Amino acid sequence: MNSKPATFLLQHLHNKIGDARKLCVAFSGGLDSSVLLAGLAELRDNALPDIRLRALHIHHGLSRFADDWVAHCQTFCLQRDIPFSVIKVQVNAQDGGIEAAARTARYQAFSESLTAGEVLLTAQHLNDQCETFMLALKRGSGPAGLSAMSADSSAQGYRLLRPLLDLSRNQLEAYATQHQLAWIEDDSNRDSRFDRNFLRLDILPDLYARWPHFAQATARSALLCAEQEALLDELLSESLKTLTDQQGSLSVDGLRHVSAVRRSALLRRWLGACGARMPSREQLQRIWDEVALSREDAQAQLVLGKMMVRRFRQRLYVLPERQPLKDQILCWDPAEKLELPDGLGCLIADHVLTAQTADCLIRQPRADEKITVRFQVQGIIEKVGRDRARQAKKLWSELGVPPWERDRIPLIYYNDQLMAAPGWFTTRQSLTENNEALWRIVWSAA
Ligand SMILES: Nc1ncnc2c1ncn2[C@@H]1O[C@H](COP(=O)(O)OP(=O)(O)OP(=O)(O)O)[C@@H](O)[C@H]1O
Repeated sequence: MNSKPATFLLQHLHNKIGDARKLCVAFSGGLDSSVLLAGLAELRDNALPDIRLRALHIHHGLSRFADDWVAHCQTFCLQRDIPFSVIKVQVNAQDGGIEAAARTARYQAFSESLTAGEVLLTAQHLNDQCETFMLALKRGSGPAGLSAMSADSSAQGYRLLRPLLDLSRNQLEAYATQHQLAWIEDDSNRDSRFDRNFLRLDILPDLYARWPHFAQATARSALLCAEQEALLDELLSESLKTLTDQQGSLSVDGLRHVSAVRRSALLRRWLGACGARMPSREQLQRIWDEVALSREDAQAQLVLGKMMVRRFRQRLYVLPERQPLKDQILCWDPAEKLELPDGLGCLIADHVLTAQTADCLIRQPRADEKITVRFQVQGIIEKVGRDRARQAKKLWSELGVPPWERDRIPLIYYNDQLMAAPGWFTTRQSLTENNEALWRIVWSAA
């Protein structure tokens, strides 16, 4: 092999990373990420000394060889003076299959490990892109799914580059051979029960043999789909902004008077922006028919992965799916601060209480009991009447609390009156002074 592939690869990497300089390579130890990492180290050593390069390996704990892979990756990095770290993750295989669960755990670990301004680089190549496209085709995806992988994207607060996306596996192999790279062959890659492996091992070789440019052709189709999607994003962004409020809910009325195709495109973009999984065509129709257009008093909802779509007062909401808590009493040791759930803030006692008062928090205070409590969160403390159920209903309605939130917001008894814990809604009256009282915190039963 001559020196062409190496020079070509370095030039290619140089172009693809642009002005990114803090680089974290997702390093599995396989051929692709080994070429990426070795190529970037070469670039750093010969052309771009200001590159700050590191490698991150995720230990999924799924293969009996996992520890050997870590050792291999460590040596690989040591030889090239690349800082190396490993993160062990728990893979929950019930979460949509082992492949998907490993991927979720991996990307979670990446996002937690990246530092400010650091760019993540993964090593997918042209043949991976072709497989991703074919898998989307098999699922019956629309243009968004058929766009396959993007070479440069941003999600969850970091930038992800895939600099090898338009190079073939053969080109990477040529570099690896020339540089005598050693890499890991994951035994699970030979298992055709996995859809991607089935395509890679049993189907695509015939297509590549018949049509040598098949991978490039599918990658071009993917790019064209991505361009169409980007154009639609641009054209719909103004409307979407108008229909969405500060809490991120979407106006049902605003969607009634637009064409069905426009409505679907708007709904998809809104769901995407809320971090929900992309719905199928049928699910999207159900969101409109069964949730958006449901009777005013109906409590319709549609579950999408770990999220659900609900309607309240002519607006659609995307919410994390969660278990309602009924009539739960939060126990508070006033020597500690009490973290209210769902990010509502915390309660802090001004001074440490005696044991006698500390354990009496789930009943009304005796007349002679006095403690000082400082309420640390900004928000409303709304006073209502004495009958708890009626009060709660009135309170929720006045505050515009959707039904699904009602059993989530702590109610607080203060001076024998019921209040909603602050934080969830906008401030009407914030309690900033110290109050003498004993606090009892309960979850209301909706
Ligand atoms: N164990 C790992 N540790 C660090 N990075 C990894 C690991 N496994 C995979 N990667 C990174 O992810 C890239 C894609 O890997 P692979 O094709 O196996 O995953 P996938 O799930 O099929 O793809 P994707 O992550 O794009 O969904 C690799 O090139 C590598 O950069």
